Amino acid sequence: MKQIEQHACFGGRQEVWQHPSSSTGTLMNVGVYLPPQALAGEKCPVLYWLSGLTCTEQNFITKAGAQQHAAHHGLILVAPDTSPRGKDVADDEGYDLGQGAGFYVNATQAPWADHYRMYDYVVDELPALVEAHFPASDVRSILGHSMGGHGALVVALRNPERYRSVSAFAPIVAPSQVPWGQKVLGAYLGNDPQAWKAWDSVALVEALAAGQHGASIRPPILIDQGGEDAYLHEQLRPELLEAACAATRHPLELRLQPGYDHSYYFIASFIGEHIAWHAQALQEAP
Ligand SMILES: N[C@@H](CCC(=O)N[C@@H](CS)C(=O)NCC(=O)O)C(=O)O
Repeated sequence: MKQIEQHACFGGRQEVWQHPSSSTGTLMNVGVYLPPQALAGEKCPVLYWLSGLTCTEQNFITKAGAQQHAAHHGLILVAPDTSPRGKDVADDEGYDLGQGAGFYVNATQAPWADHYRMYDYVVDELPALVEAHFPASDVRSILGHSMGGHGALVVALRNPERYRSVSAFAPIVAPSQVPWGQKVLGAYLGNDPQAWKAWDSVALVEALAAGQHGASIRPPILIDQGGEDAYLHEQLRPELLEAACAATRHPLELRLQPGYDHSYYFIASFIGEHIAWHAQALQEAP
């Protein structure tokens, strides 16, 4: 692990680290915010943030204004890059495929399968690294934005025993049914839509209710969606998740926020409420 940035922030420290990843076979950057409680030697719970299309680890740490809330609640914030990167890593001209658009899946198709293993990275490698190198407990929650909202939902729904709570801003909830998802899942996983189901939150909520993962825990979901988001009706379609959760009685709070768009101004407006909501789940006795 090599530290590449360090800034005092709200009594804690915003850091950026770079490390070789065994999941992606590349160097990965990750933002880590240590609250004052962690600097004082306390083991703190960890909230993982997954960013959207075109983002690196920088967007969230510089634009969301999350650090003050993490400092208040004593949470570590971990925000990784959104894909493997490098001149030897496959890429595409489109902003919505390849570098900056890992979609938090494990790719099975050439030329992507060599490095695009962001699911393994986020679920296994990153928590192990964080819990070994920082004053972090193994109590975790996860949230994200857009493609990262999709990632957070998929990760929590597939591993309900590993995350206390999951929330999202403007998530892609049904990639199998929208253009962004169909393009990318087709490329990373091949053209059989059956293979996409394990990466689709609507399908996963239904599978969880049918007991297909052998898990009885159903992580509560909080979603904020801007009413003026340009991607709302074509790519995000939160009503599909709302219907799946209603049909299966999965706990979901979906809040439509009139006037807000898809940007980090929207995220900054509600990040404090999301962090407070996660803090409650993270600080409950197990
Ligand atoms: N049309 C946009 C799509 C990308 C986009 O809206 N990305 C969102 C996540 S899906 C984002 O967070 N962008 C970076 C930022 O606002 O800092 C582009 O070409 O850049």
